[in-house]
Amino acid sequence: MIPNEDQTQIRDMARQFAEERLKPFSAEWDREHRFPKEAIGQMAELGFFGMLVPEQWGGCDTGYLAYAMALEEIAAGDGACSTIMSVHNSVGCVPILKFGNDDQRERFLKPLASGSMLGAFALTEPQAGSDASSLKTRARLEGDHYVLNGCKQFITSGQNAGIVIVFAVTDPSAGKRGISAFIVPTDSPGYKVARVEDKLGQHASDTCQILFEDVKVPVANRLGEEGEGYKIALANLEGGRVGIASQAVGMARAAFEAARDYARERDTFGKPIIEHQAVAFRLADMATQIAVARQMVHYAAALRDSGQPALVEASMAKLFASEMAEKVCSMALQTLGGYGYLNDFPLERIYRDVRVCQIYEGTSDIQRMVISRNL
Ligand SMILES: CC(C)(COP(=O)(O)OP(=O)(O)OC[C@H]1O[C@@H](n2cnc3c(N)ncnc32)[C@H](O)[C@@H]1OP(=O)(O)O)[C@@H](O)C(=O)NCCC(=O)NCCSC(=O)CCS(=O)O
Repeated sequence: MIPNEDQTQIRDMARQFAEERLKPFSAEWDREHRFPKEAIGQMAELGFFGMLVPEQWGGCDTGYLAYAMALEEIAAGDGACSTIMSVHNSVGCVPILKFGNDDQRERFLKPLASGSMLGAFALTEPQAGSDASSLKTRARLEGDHYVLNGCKQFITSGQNAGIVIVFAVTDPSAGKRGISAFIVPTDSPGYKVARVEDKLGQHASDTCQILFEDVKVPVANRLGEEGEGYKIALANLEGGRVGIASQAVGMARAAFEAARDYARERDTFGKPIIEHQAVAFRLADMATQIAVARQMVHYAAALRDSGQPALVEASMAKLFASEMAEKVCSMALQTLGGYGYLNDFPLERIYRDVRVCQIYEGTSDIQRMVISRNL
């Protein structure tokens, strides 16, 4: 895919922002497990939180390709910021845009698109991850509102979001068609962050276990019709997977660039290590793998922009990019030898941050399942 001038400009703006406002602070946020509030505010001002939302609803409507390109840059600056951005745009805003009504778009999408409020997506439960239709969270209709009870697991921004899109069972006898989606403000009584998970990487992005204890949700906050929830979840995960794949490419690129720059500086046996064929060839392989993954991501993004189905292409892009990224980060770390293992250099952090791309929004094996069903 060859990006046009507008898309290239957006990428360049994201690249400059990431170099200046993310990269220099990333190690500190990681060390202190600190949510990057200021950087998120700056990203909002630049329009990075409404990229898939039309101007009518407060967004800048750049389309998926520009979004994927910007997300790669943000991820190259800081993995955690790219996760917050990806979840917010792909599975926070888009479900309301596509399945919400104008009242919901006015009340929720506008603040989300401006970035004054973050969005989150709560499908996964402690006992329902890959097997996403086996949800236990219940939503009981009582007059003009539903009462939600249950537990959600691995929810990005669960502590910092203003609203969460929650999937819950409204009709236990109807299986997949008994699941409905709700927009739940996080200041609703009974919304509780039970745990902020301590994890391998992405320390600046909160990953939460959320409890819903008799949370009253007005019928006006139901997204789509009763029973449409599972379809809404899967349809939006398709776009989410383009976002995660873009992140993986961005983190792999950051690791590659750190390794390349080190290889130019570091001398062994009387010359820079980049002049040793073993290192040069390894860097060539890394650059090639990244370029292939990027093309897959851009193709899936362009399909979405043209309104065509991208189910398989999004799964292929996520599968390939996330597995490629771990390998590239490992090769990059190896290039620095012992220094790659120290936290004086960014490689060990990027290596930790990138691992989850093979897990969240559908594991690698879930992507293989989606692809193999469509062979
Ligand atoms: C493993 C699965 C792919 C299995 O899916 P199912 O077999 O249970 O689903 P289907 O019967 O195929 O589909 C159900 C229904 O939805 C429609 N559908 C499916 N995909 C799409 C799509 N891309 N666009 C539109 N519609 C779609 C399909 O046609 C069916 O409709 P009908 O019934 O025919 O009318 C699936 O379970 C799966 O993907 N599992 C992984 C779940 C996952 O990724 N979880 C992570 C969630 S992320 C989270 O919760 C928080 C983390 S974060 O902060 O990001």
